[in-house]
Amino acid sequence: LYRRRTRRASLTNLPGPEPESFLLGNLRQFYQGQAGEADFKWQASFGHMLSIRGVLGENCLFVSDPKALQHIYHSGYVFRKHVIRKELTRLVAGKGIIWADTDDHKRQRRVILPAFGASETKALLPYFSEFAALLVSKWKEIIGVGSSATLDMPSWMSRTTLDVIGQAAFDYQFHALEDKDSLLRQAFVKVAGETFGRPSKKAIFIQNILQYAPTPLIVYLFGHASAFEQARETTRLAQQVSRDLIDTKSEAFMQGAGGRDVMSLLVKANLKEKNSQGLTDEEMLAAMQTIMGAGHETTATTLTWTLYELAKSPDLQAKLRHEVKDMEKAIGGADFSAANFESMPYLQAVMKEALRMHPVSYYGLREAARDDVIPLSKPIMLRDGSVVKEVPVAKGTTVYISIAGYNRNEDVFGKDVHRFKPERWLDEAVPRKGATAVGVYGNMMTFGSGVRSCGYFYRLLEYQTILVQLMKNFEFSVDASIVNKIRRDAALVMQPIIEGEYEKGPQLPLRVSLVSTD
Ligand code: HEM
Repeated sequence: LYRRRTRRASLTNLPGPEPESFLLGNLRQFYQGQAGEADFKWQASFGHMLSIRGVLGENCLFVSDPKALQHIYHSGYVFRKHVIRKELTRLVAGKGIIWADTDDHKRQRRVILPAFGASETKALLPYFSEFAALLVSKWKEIIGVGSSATLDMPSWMSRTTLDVIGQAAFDYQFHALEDKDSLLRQAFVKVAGETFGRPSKKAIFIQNILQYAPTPLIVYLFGHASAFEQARETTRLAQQVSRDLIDTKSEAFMQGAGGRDVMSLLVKANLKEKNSQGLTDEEMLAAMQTIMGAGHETTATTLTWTLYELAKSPDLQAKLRHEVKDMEKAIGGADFSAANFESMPYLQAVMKEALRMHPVSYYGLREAARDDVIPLSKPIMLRDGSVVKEVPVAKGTTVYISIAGYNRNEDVFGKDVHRFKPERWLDEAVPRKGATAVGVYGNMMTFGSGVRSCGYFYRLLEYQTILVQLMKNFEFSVDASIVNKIRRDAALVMQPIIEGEYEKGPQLPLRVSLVSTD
């Protein structure tokens, strides 16, 4: 412990906030505040490369500098997943692609990612449209003619995207929109908040001090601690559904048959690989669990935040609806294609702005697998007054990646970064020419970067299909009293909650009315 702590001494000279205590350093501010809250404050005071304190005075890097991020994410596995983050992901997604590192990770990615390619995803568009249309008809039933209703967005969006992922990935009907709400969806809804949201000081200390323990002990403790019971229950339910699916479809799977669904493509890809290069049964189960979990709450939450921003800005909403209506006329009322979406600049700008402002996965946690030197976009002044253009890090250094913070870096995204302003993507030519290439989409970090980045094409097409259907049919508004109470809950993923109603889980009620037909 002493050796690990002193090896990180090079960071003490970096600018950064004073620790609140020796035991917790700055971690209470980071883990107990809203998502991005500490990041924005620290960046305003200390810039984009700083040092914060972890437990027992540990020096950690806190990064939102573009060049530093590019280096970290494009150095293969030099900045590997931090042991604590890795073992937490094992709890909710098994020993799958999100957990694996180096060669195991490469192998799993080679089998899984092709199933989410552009042409594979385009074949799934009819499913996206089908469930978007079902959502519209459900809301029309509730609203009735000429009136409006207050609807809770996280619940509706997550039921829609769960139905989509069921059909698109597994050729399986969850019937979540049909009110046959499953135990599995309820578990998915609860898992982030109950497992990771609002940790007590004691929980922050224990989770972080465990990095010094041997991995088998961490695995044992995470596997038995009562705080993680909801995560274990979600895993049990997801694995049960996955096993049932494998049983009922195994015949077709074994013959490499099946439909256009992601799982069939994945099984076919797996059969093609030589034995040692394919997925084991355990990894296949983990892949299903990952796709089920990562595959619906993320997109649902992004849609929720988008609708919230549009509800707060009726003029932006009207502009988007205008573009949607024009396109609808231009294609004679046919279903929108991927090419139609791509030729709608305001839709693209709204989508990018929502992804920039509200990255569901708002931070990453990595550790240096060896000593390294991280380059910076701009020189920084150290506490002793010297100026440096790079920062040496020792093996074992904990690195906080501020995704929320990088997405609001003015050098990359222009002025007013804390404002929802889709126009920046149109008029201000953001991201700036010559900006360091960091993220895979719009140069944002929302989908990560490098060897672990998210295959985003599927997410964007599903998102656009649902958003366009909703804009065509409904107008959204939000009560001022709600706006004041909405919080971006920091629960490993960023969820909307209402202040004072934390125990109810994610909520964001919007007033929904039918679009006038004039
Ligand atoms: C708006 C929606 C989404 C966002 C913002 C998002 C964000 C991310 C981010 C930031 C990462 C990188 C994590 C890291 O660096 O360790 C990631 C990885 C991943 N995402 Fe997504 N995601 C979204 C939707 C989805 C969907 C719909 C699926 C599946 C259907 C999915 C599957 C995955 C997988 C499998 C990985 C792991 C890749 C790897 O480790 O190689 N994501 N996602």
